[in-house]
Amino acid sequence: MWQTILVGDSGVGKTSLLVQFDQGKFIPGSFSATVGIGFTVHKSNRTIWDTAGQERFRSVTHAYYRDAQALLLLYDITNKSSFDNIRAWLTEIHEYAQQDVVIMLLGNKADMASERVIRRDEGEKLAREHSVPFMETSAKTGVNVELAFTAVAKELKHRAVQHPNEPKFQIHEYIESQKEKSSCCSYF
Ligand SMILES: Nc1nc2c(ncn2[C@@H]2O[C@H](COP(=O)(O)OP(=O)(O)OP(=O)(O)O)[C@@H](O)[C@H]2O)c(=O)[nH]1
Repeated sequence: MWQTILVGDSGVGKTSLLVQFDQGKFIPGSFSATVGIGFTVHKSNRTIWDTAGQERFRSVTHAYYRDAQALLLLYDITNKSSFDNIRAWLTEIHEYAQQDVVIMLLGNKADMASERVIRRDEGEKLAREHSVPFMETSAKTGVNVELAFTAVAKELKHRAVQHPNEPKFQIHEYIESQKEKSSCCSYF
């Protein structure tokens, strides 16, 4: 059983992303901050946990880091401080999570083009600095949501069944080939 958790500042869209992935819908204006550990989704051999972004619940969420094989780390492209805090989140992840945890950086709310304050290349640069895959998502329109979860699942699966002579699964290449190109230009 794989465990994936969603982390990032309060309000970046973790709950919304998980609802979109699980139910294929977006409930607008329904912001109620998650308390501790939020709802969980069980899909085939995976459990995905939503966590609270608020500082006061940090000790609760740390306890879940240890058991997670994958972490989706979100910021909000319309909120600079959520982006600036990514470095602190990564420090925390390296402190509490397993050493070989799969981390994916997501710039969420990509549909909010007119309110964007973080360019896509800034997200890409930060991801490169930390050697983690990156994509922009929208929990509202669903852009790249399925892909974010699928790419992580594939990486975990390949790690588990990797044969010595097989070429290694390249998560970056997979993402690049699968990214929703049709929506790229209006959003990104
Ligand atoms: N336009 C737009 N709004 C979004 C998107 N994702 C989330 N929102 C909105 O942003 C607000 C916060 O979303 P949540 O999913 O509750 O955020 P969270 O990260 O789970 O917050 P905490 O539970 O406090 O950690 C809500 O009003 C959502 O409707 C998105 O992709 N696009």
